Amino acid sequence: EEDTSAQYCDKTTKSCGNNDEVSYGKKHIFYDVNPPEGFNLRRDVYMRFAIMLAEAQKQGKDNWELVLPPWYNLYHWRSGRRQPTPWNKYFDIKSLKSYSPVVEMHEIFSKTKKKELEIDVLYILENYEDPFENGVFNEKWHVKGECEYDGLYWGYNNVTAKEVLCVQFQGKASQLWELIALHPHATKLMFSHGEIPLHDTYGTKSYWDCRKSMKFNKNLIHIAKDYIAEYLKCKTERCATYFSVHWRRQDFARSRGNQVPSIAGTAKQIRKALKKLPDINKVFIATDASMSEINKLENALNDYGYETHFFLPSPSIIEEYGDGGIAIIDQIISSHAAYFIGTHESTFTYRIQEEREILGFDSSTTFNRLCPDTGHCEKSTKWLIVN
Ligand SMILES: C[C@@H]1O[C@H](OP(=O)(O)OP(=O)(O)OC[C@H]2O[C@@H](n3cnc4c(=O)[nH]c(N)nc43)[C@H](O)[C@@H]2O)[C@@H](O)[C@H](O)[C@@H]1O
Repeated sequence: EEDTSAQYCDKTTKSCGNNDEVSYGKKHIFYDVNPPEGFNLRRDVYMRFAIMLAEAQKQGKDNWELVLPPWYNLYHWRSGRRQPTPWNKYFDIKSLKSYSPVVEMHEIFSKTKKKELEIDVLYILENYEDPFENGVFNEKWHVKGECEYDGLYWGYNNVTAKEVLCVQFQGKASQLWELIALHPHATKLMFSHGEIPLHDTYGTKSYWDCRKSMKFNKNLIHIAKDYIAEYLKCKTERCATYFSVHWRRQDFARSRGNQVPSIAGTAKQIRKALKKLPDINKVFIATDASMSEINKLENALNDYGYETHFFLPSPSIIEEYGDGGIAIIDQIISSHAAYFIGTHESTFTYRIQEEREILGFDSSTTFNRLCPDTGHCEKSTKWLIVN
């Protein structure tokens, strides 16, 4: 007898079922990232996977979706939210979906109506001990065999894996399809250490198309724009009223002391750059510095006669968005400034530079860096937009 509530029937076995997983009909790729990696490197890892899926879709692989790995337990995020956080807290999911077939983790649970998730195959990626065997970097992979996963499944305790394989891997993200092909019947595959596969092509049109789709959550944009209008007196996309700096401290100041300037050195460099912009006297500082460092820099800049601004979140913003949201607000405010100086080799700075490329600023106002007090200072690499 036909079950009318069933969502699909099978002709051969003459059985009908409510297996939502089958009716949903998609195959899913999950990934996680090495726990100590920060937010802005993770955004880059996302792009490698999103481009991999978008390119495959163009070639007819249209039943695959990338599951957005919830944000959980990030090393640098100590205040606010502690639960696994979905991507819509920080990004505009509709915009991400316009570029690549992505879904939130909670969508998987709601669409399949399951309380538990079992991954068919989990590949734990590892680097080769010597990436340059005989002096050459070849793309390659090697399945070492079964092993144990000691990760956190993004903070969920209802996720497990049927089969866990350790795989040495070096090369581009698209090469992961070769691993996926080893298990043609698997519908849920996961890659642990998603930071190991590289971009297929860095800085190309696909890269920028994907990057442009990474729009922020609208509420965060509103908060940043209200702040810019109120304190930095600008209501346009490319502001002429203020100067911005990404002043990375914390672990950078501790372990890269010879690459980052002292507080007095930072103030001097800001003054030097501002001398060339006589119409601007407002400075916005995005930073992870401690309050005492912030006060010292503010005093030094005030002594030079500049009006100095820092975004200080209200407790309700901290509660709602946590450190990740505040970091994004700082990035948005920095992106719209007439002129920007960043921190050398910080992915936080790189993402601001990309945003400014998208906004159409002249690159001379973007690819500038704070130099160490020694004055020894390589120029910033310019990653210009490709439309
Ligand atoms: C040394 C390396 O540094 C890498 O950091 P790097 O590229 O700067 O870039 P992120 O990984 O984004 O920086 C780490 C975190 O520090 C906070 N942070 C840094 N700068 C700011 C800022 O201006 N404003 C606010 N609100 N928060 C900031 C923020 O929580 C961010 O997610 C790390 O990803 C690596 O794991 C490693 O630690």
